[in-house]
Amino acid sequence: MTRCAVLGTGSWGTAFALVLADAGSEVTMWGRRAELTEQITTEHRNGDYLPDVLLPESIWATTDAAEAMRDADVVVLALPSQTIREHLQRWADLIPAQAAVVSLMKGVELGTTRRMSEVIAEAGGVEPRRVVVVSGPNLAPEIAQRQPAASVVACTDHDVADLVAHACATPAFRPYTATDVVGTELGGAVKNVIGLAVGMAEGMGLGDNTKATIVTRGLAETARLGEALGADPATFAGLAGVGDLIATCMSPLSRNRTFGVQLGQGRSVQEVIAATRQTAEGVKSCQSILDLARANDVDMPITEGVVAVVHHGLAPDEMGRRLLSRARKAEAD
Ligand SMILES: NC(=O)C1=CN([C@@H]2O[C@H](COP(=O)(O)OP(=O)(O)OC[C@H]3O[C@@H](n4cnc5c(N)ncnc54)[C@H](O)[C@@H]3O)[C@@H](O)[C@H]2O)C=CC1
Ligand SMILES: O=C(CO)COP(=O)(O)O
Repeated sequence: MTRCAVLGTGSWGTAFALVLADAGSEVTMWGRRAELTEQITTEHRNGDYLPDVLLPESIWATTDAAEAMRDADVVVLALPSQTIREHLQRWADLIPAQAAVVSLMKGVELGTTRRMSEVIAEAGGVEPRRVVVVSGPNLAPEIAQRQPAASVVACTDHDVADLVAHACATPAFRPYTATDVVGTELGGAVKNVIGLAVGMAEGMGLGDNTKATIVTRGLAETARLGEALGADPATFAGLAGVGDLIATCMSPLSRNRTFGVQLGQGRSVQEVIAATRQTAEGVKSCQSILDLARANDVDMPITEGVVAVVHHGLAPDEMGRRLLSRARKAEAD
């Protein structure tokens, strides 16, 4: 039996813990708040993030990270991206030497422009061949209801990817292995930014042509960045690319899209942040993704527009005007 530690008791950490338990893995969760870890252990519920879901009884949770990670074969990180470095600096010595370390996170670090797998290797002292990325169209509430879905489990070492895929394969959740960590990770991070832009269009009352255009051109700029960073272009045609982009940009369950809808309806960023309890990674990562693009001389106009709205107060309709008034060019350029 694979022993898994899931660090983070938010929506996706909890839903993924359920998947691991359904797959027959032994699961311990770590969370910051004792009331919540106790509720998970004794009531088999996470009232804060997935209140309607009954969790498998085998899952238990603790506030003690050392206890959660003891003898783990797989350590899963499910925290907001911008917090992960500080945690890993404290946890580096607690991660078992041979464990696979899985990132569920879809963000890029502000300041360093590091992808999460890079932060894990750097701050957690984990060999890159043991760092795994799980990413795909996986809206947590649907996964927790055991609706059929699939995802990509990427690691440079195929055997390590296979170990993690085995630990999370259930009749409802189908993991596909891959070795393109860079592409898998970028697909997940950039789709949040494109989801914000699609949400803005929705909030402004715009229709499906506009949204399909943002999705398609969003995929084009994601793939351009991926190519510059050495990703396999085929990854962006897969579950971690277009698959996740579609789920996020279509679904009212997406926090990033919902955040964008509220901006499109005229609320300020501060108002939306104040009303949002859950993580909308694109709000912070749009800046780090744009920084990464600029450092690699990659044009990402939609990401640039989202940064202008979210961080510099540009009105969403002005963002639309700016995008449409750019110099004409060939679609493939
Ligand atoms: N919710 C979803 O459907 C999916 C989310 N993801 C990604 O998974 C990652 C985690 O997201 P969710 O679980 O959805 O977020 P969430 O907002 O539901 O939960 C975040 C968790 O982190 C905790 N947290 C917040 N700040 C913290 C800090 N400074 N230190 C320690 N813990 C802190 C919160 O208390 C909560 O338990 C994100 O990168 C997200 O993009 C990926 C796929 C699906
Ligand atoms: O990553 C997700 C689905 O795959 C969840 O998207 P949000 O973070 O926008 O809710």
